[in-house]
Amino acid sequence: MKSVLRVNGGQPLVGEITVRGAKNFVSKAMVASLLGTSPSVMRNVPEINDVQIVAGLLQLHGVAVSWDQAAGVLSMDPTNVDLAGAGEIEAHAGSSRIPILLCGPLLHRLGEAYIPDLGGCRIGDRPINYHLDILRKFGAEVEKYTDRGIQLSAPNGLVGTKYELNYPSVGATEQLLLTAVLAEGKTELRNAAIEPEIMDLIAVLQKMGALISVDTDRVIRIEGVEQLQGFNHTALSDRIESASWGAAALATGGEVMVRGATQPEMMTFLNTFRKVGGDFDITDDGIRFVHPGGKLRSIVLETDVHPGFMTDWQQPLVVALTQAEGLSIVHETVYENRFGFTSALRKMGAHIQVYRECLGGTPCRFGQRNFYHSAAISGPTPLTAADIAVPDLRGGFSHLIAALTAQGTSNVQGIKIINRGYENFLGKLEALGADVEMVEP
Ligand SMILES: CC(=O)N[C@H]1[C@@H](OP(=O)(O)OP(=O)(O)OC[C@H]2O[C@@H](n3ccc(=O)[nH]c3=O)[C@H](O)[C@@H]2O)O[C@H](CO)[C@@H](O)[C@@H]1O
Ligand SMILES: C=C(OP(=O)(O)O)C(=O)O
Repeated sequence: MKSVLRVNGGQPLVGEITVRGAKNFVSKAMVASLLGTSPSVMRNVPEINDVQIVAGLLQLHGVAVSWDQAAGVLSMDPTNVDLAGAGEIEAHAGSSRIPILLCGPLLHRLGEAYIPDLGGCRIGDRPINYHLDILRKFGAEVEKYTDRGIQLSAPNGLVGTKYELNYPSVGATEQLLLTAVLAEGKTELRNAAIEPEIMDLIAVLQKMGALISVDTDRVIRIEGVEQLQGFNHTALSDRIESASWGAAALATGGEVMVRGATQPEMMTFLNTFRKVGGDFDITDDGIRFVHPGGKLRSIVLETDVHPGFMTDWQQPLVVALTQAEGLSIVHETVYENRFGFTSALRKMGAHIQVYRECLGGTPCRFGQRNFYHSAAISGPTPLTAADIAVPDLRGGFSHLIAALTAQGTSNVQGIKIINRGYENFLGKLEALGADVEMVEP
């Protein structure tokens, strides 16, 4: 089987591609469809594996799903929601992080829930203590917790609560929203995450009939309602995929028009892109990312929750920073272990050193805990081709960018992982003039 991507690098990426709905929104809105008493329709849905995985999970629970992949239209009818068999659930163990978000909706609909053990990128420990804490505060009980799955029940229903997150976790905020909207009474969340994908999920829930207010200082208030209907919604664009193509344009010295990319959700990325020396042009159709020629500049960067520089942009941008003049510092404050991908870049000639200290200014949660969560990148360094293996979704895309930047022929293994979040990335690479080919291992 042809499972290795052969990349003949050293050519700038030039051309146009289209980005559709956000992986980190579409999958959550699919879960929200479980809360409705009537069918939901979502548009601008990308053809990525995570959507396939969540569609499979919904179908296991009796949701009738139909997906016109070319049109990007996904219809979900939750009229006959039912419990799935344990064996079928466990077969999904390790597939994605979304199953934990099924808990609230399934507990509302069925009084019990069984979800598979979670997957997702291994970029840190990724505990689910906030999720379980929140569910318990609503009145749920954890019946069984094994390495195959988690079983919960809500014998007395779910009742609104007050909760304050220690850290503004995206998933935990979504957990609370998806549980509170149908819980009895009011819920208040403090220190909530306010990522654009969460705002779009709130928009979906409002369309369904929920009462949610987003107040200042990361406070979200929800008044539970008795019933929700289906929704009709067009997903917001994938700002991580757009930024990844922008970083690829910069690293390879090219010019990529990303149709569908939107400015408001990308302002922080665009500021950084400009500081590094990249140029961009924003139109009604998308954003054109340009390497304007000349030298790129080194920067000091910290990842953070929204509206900060998002952690998922970090890995692709680091490849571009290997081509910048001087010493760049990147402090990863969201995940404790998100620099594993840099070992392949070092193999290709990049000068990257990782540190346990909080470089760059703000002390973070990981400073005293021995995690290599800061990186110093000195450049510019020409990259040379190598045989590399994809470690995770964004790290994998970064490896691709590095292989495209490098002189010579690289062989990239494990590229299937990239399909989890990048729609038709091989087709897009070819459209941008990349010399790539799937070959036997
Ligand atoms: C499917 C999806 O949307 N994934 C995104 C989501 O992941 P996800 O929702 O998993 O990320 P979180 O925002 O929850 O994680 C942020 C931090 O909180 C910690 N934490 C989280 C939950 C918990 O119960 N306990 C705990 O300690 C995590 O270990 C991490 O250090 O937001 C991340 C931050 O923008 C993105 O990188 C991921 O792409
Ligand atoms: C970390 C990511 O995703 P997930 O939470 O699905 O692992 C990502 O999209 O970069």
